[in-house]
Amino acid sequence: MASIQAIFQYPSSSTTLSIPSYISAKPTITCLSFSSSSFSISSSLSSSSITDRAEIRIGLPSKGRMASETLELLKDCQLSVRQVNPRQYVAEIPQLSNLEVWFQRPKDIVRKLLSGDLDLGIMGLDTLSEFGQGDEDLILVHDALDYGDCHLSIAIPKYGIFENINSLRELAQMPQWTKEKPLRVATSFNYLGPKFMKEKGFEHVTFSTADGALEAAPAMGIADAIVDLVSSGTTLRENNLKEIEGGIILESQAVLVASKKSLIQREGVLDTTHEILERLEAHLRAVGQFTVTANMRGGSAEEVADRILSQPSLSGLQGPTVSPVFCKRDGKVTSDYYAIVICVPKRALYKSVQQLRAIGGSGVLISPLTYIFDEETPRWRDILLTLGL
Ligand SMILES: Nc1ncnc2c1ncn2[C@@H]1O[C@H](COP(=O)(O)OP(=O)(O)OP(=O)(O)O)[C@@H](O)[C@H]1O
Ligand SMILES: O=P(O)(O)OC[C@H]1O[C@H](OP(=O)(O)OP(=O)(O)O)[C@H](O)[C@@H]1O
Ligand SMILES: [Mg+2]
Repeated sequence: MASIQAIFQYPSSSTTLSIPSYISAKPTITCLSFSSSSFSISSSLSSSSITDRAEIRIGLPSKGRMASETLELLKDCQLSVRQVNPRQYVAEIPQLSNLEVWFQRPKDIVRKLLSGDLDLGIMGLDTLSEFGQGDEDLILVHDALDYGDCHLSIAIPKYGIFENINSLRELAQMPQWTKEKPLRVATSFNYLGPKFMKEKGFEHVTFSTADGALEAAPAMGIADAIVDLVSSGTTLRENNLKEIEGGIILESQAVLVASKKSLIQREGVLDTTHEILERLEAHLRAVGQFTVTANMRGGSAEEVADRILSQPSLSGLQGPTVSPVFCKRDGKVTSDYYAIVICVPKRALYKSVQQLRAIGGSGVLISPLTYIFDEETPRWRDILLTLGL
């Protein structure tokens, strides 16, 4: 089967750093397009004219560690993706009419947002930053979807000449790096890696590229350092590599991105994006919280509220809800008890229960929260501002 491989090459004439001038420039991604009788090469994917289609398209990771968690998150937001067959690359979200789901590799989602073939997409911030290269057409709709956590970092061997090197500054100051013998860095982050090293003042650096198992490069003698993603740190440890102070290039997690052109020009994209954002925020806000209900004896609702608010872990999202519990005594309707409802962060649950008991709470019930819809989200206001709407 034919395969197309991308090769990134730095100017071959120079061995010394050689951070190419295009690093800070706009991406120029070469695109091969085929028809039955010919193929042509267009110089850039970021032409991004709004193509003539009626459907809105969202790109989701087709495989790898982001794929299943993306589907789970959407399901938790009542936006289940209906996929007839796992090998089929197009699907739908019945809750959102006129939306097509396209399964793609994360980097291709970024490319297709830039080319106008997708309107929305989910990927890691690392992939967005590497392949989007700061393009203004890419609007970060939600920057913290709470999965896919990792960071992009420089790592060096624990042994040999690096044994006592523990910071980026020390690495940069090593006398070993010269014009003739620069620091050799292996990475698949061919944009972010060189950009970072340039910003940090490294003078003598060269980069080589590889797509996987980068951690082997130093031991094989191919590179002195690597720039790669780290989450648990196991792969680095198992390969005798270490991170160094100041060496983190980017903290990453899953994000939702939209094309600015689509938001402005394609009918329905703005509304669909707003709905997806609202559902995501409502779910993600709720994930960390429990609803706590309890009964409490008291003279009045105010007096009970006062007691609750005197406890630091019981103030809830917007203060407690306190409602009288009515009963009939001697033919008269009275309320000696009050039902209280508060939301508490999961991590503060046990402390909250203790504090409730301390002020006379009984019959404490805990239930998970599904959604918290607040007022219009700051994220949405920021997007409208960016779009000038
Ligand atoms: N330990 C990790 N290593 C790599 N990526 C991680 C890690 N933890 C979270 N991620 C996130 O997962 C994303 C996708 O990683 P994954 O390796 O599954 O796919 P890929 O790199 O696009 O595919 P492939 O490895 O086949 O080229 C990364 O861009 C990153 O945002
Ligand atoms: O800190 P850790 O939890 O050990 O994870 C980091 C490793 O995971 C990723 O590789 P991946 O599994 O995607 O394999 P690949 O190199 O073939 O992409 C990444 O490139 C690191 O090698
Ligand atoms: Mg990978």
